[in-house]
Amino acid sequence: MRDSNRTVRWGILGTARIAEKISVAIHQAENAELTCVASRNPVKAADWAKKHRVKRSVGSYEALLHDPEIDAVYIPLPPSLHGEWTVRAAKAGKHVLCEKPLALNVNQAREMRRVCLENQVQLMDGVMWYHHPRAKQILDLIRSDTLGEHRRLTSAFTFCWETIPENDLRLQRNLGGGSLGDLGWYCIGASLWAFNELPQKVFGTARPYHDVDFNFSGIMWFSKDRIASFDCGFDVSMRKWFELAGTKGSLVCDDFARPWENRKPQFHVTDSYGNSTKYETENPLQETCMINHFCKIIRSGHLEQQWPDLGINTQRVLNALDYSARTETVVSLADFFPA
Ligand SMILES: NC(=O)C1=CN([C@@H]2O[C@H](COP(=O)(O)OP(=O)(O)OC[C@H]3O[C@@H](n4cnc5c(N)ncnc54)[C@H](OP(=O)(O)O)[C@@H]3O)[C@@H](O)[C@H]2O)C=CC1
Ligand SMILES: O=C1CO[C@H](CO)[C@@H](O)[C@@H]1O
Repeated sequence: MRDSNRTVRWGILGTARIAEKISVAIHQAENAELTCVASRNPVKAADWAKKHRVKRSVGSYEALLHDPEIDAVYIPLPPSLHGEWTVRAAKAGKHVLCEKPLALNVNQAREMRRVCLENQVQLMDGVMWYHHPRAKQILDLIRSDTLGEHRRLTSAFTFCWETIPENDLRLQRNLGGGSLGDLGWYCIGASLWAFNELPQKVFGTARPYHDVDFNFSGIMWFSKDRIASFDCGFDVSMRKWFELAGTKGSLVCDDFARPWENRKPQFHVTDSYGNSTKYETENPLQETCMINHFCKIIRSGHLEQQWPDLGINTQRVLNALDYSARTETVVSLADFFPA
């Protein structure tokens, strides 16, 4: 039933670290309720529910999907489980906000989209910055003529572990780990978002750690002489920026993936003569912006296909880059993953 004010009831699958931030966002969001958390361990689920003010808890993910009160689930499980639990949630009639990387491969991501559409539920990946008001401000500017013709998008998302956490999912290939999926997902997504199309070909190179990539550098060739390049990894200090350079000027956002906490979100545009303009935006929690947006979609009754489409395109480019790094070849998107 469509009702512009109705409360959207959320369930969370797994007591992941990132779920703590999302629990805060659901509590902050308009007309949203954090109804249930599920863990493989019922005691862990109950403790987590108490700590994060969740109405109830259950000792299995399946049990949460049977809860008729739940409208939407947030899936912050290891990437290897995203496909299975998205499909099961969609078949149970739940809208799905699934963490990135969306899937392990393009076919799996496409199947997730297909089942969600068939069951008329929204699918979206958990990239928060797209929903922050700054993203709209940047997009308006780059769709205007301010930067001239776009030429280069350069981005980075890195952080540095002091001690390598051997058990972290990011370092487990069987859980879908690796820096490209964990951090490169944001850089690829930003490139597709800004250029509004898929690259024609890509090249990637990685430094392996056991059987995952510890860092990754990629280059993507787009139409109209546009190139995007990025680096990501677990061995360089925190960087989360992009620059979009055009014939008339360049735009730099030095914290696109998650705003620095010690100042207002901002970005700069500099022209060829060194004149720089600083743009500042309001500062809501980007997690809350994403939850509010997702709830609005549910209340409206109109699914937004642009989100699963962006997720699948990001997955296509990611898998092509990964293949390129493994084979040391330039990979054409059309040959590798026909649309
Ligand atoms: N959008 C963003 O800003 C961020 C996104 N992420 C993404 O969120 C997801 C989770 O990351 P993170 O919070 O670091 O994950 P954690 O390792 O903290 O948590 C993952 C959870 O998954 C559940 N789980 C189920 N099966 C397994 C398994 N075989 N091994 C390990 N855990 C399992 C566990 O819950 P339980 O034991 O309760 O069942 C566990 O708590 C990833 O996809 C990651 O990329 C992460 C950080 C930020
Ligand atoms: O998605 C993510 C956002 O940022 C983190 C780093 O701070 C990542 O490790 C994480 O998986």
